[in-house]
Amino acid sequence: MRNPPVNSLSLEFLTELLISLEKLENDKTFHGIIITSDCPGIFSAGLDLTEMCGRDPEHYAEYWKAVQEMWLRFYLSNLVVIAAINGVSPAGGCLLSLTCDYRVLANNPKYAIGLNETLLGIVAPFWFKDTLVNTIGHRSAERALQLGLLFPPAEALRVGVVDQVVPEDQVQSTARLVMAQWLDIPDHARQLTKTLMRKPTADRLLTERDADIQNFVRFICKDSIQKSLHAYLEKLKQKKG
Ligand SMILES: CC/C=C\C/C=C\C/C=C\C/C=C/C(=O)SCCNC(=O)CCNC(=O)[C@H](O)C(C)(C)COP(=O)(O)OP(=O)(O)OC[C@H]1O[C@@H](n2cnc3c(N)ncnc32)[C@H](O)[C@@H]1OP(=O)(O)O
Repeated sequence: MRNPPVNSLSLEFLTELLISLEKLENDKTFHGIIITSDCPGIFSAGLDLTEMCGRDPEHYAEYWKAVQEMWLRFYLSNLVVIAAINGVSPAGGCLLSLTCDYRVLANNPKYAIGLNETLLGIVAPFWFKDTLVNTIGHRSAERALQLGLLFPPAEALRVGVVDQVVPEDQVQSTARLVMAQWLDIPDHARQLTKTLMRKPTADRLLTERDADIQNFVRFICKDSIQKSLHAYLEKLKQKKG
């Protein structure tokens, strides 16, 4: 991913990601992809706050549809998808990595990962929650979501948010080794098993997709939510000054 400075998942970047995924899926010489970051120290800052702040309802609806699409397409991809997480990964950045089949995280205490939405005064939607529950179990997910926990590497490994923590200079090579292991499995059996495991979760969003967009638009348009997001963005900007 190369969307400096922080790989935020803007509408434009999400569209590019989806086009790239589609191209790779349509090229039958590709069997797997490794998602990693070109922004030093940052895997992805998550959803782009500027897409959710100070815009009109039509824009929010279009943006949310793209976020849903990203989740659905990566979560259900027939390719082996591995995240080589070489930086901090809050909220939507964590969600993107949770759509992958395997997560390798660099062992740097700054590289925290988690669904921290509550800290911003927003609520992780049910399909964010379902993805986390499927990964770390109900009790750990409940605690992590309510407290908006961002796990440093050792904790992330202990709770199961990531599958492996390795020295920073070994993230890419480890992801490639893991890819080789996953590609050794007969593709059709692996793909069908992935579908078996993930389809019920994806189906829930597919059947409630429009209602979920409406909920998001209603929620994000609230004055109180706009105020918190605006204040949060300002705080990020002032950090420098
Ligand atoms: C009932 C429920 C119904 C419906 C559901 C409703 C709502 C749920 C909606 C959404 C779920 C939300 C998911 C998300 O992903 S929200 C985003 C969460 N992300 C974060 O909290 C991370 C914020 N960023 C940071 O903490 C730091 O930037 C970071 C640690 C990533 C990097 O720090 P660094 O010091 O290296 O850079 P900065 O100086 O902080 O940032 C540079 C630059 O980038 C801008 N920035 C940062 N993050 C974002 C972002 N997520 N979106 C947009 N822009 C971002 C930052 O403001 C700086 O800008 P500038 O000053 O102009 O250079």
